[in-house]
Amino acid sequence: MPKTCFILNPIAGPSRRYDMPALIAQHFGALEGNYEIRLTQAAGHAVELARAASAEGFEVVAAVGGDGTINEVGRGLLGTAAALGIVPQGSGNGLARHLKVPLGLPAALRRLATPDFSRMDVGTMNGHPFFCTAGLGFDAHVSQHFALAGSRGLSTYLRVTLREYRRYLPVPVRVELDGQVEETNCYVLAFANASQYGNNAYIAPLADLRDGLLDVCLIDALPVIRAMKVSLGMALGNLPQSNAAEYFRVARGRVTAQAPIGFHVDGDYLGHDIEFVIDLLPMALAVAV
Ligand SMILES: Nc1ncnc2c1ncn2[C@@H]1O[C@H](COP(=O)(O)OP(=O)(O)OP(=O)(O)O)[C@@H](O)[C@H]1O
Repeated sequence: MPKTCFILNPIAGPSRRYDMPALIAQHFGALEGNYEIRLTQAAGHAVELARAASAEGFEVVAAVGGDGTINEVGRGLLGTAAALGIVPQGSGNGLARHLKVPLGLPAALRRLATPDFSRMDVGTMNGHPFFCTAGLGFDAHVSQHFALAGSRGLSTYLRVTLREYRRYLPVPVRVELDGQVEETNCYVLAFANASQYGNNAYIAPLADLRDGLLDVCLIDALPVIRAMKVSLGMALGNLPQSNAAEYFRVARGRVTAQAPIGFHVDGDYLGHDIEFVIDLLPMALAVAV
């Protein structure tokens, strides 16, 4: 069993049904004194906690939460010797699902007790690291409004998505992908390191965490029939085979928008901007899953 520090986000995911410390003790009890649980106190805190845990010599620093918590822990671990572990406790759990981490808690903890160590690519958008997906447009707009909704969970997410769909307009953009230039509209421009947003919504089902490339999904407009095709394609994992979205596979990108456009990394809305630089750090993060 590697020396493991659990970083627990108490607000991630649906309501908590488990006594997490007791459950962790059940599986890591043999490691008495060799594992620790630390709770985040605010957004951003997990970055510091992860960096400190690595400096203290923990071999695995496990994010107990969803993709936002993983993003913070992963950022704290970049450039350190510790590996990212995952105990899926988020609403969507995109990276955990991609990596086939068991979603049930006992199974996830059992797996984390004897993990396989490997490495994965890390994307950056305007310098912000992302591990699962980042994007501009409607998905970021939904993240922004979801954060303001006052409640979390899948039903809130779907309600916000439907409401904002009626209001959202695409923005004209100039997209440069590995030197190829396209003038288009951006309804959604997603950069996927992993295959899904979470909840098995496959925005880029062929994305590979270890290929040194990002899968790019461009949707320039989303009238109702196409929205239905996109939703179905994401659910079935065959969006690239439909004619509802364009796909590219690149190491870097640059986007210039004609008006400020919202962006997210790993599902967290970060703001609006007009210039975006997207890059990839090959195999930059150690993972223990
Ligand atoms: N103690 C805390 N209080 C308030 N917010 C926190 C705290 N700790 C972490 N956060 C923030 O909670 C947000 C949501 O966490 P996370 O993304 O892990 O859960 P989720 O949104 O339910 O799951 P997913 O991203 O998989 O859908 C993160 O953006 C993180 O910054």
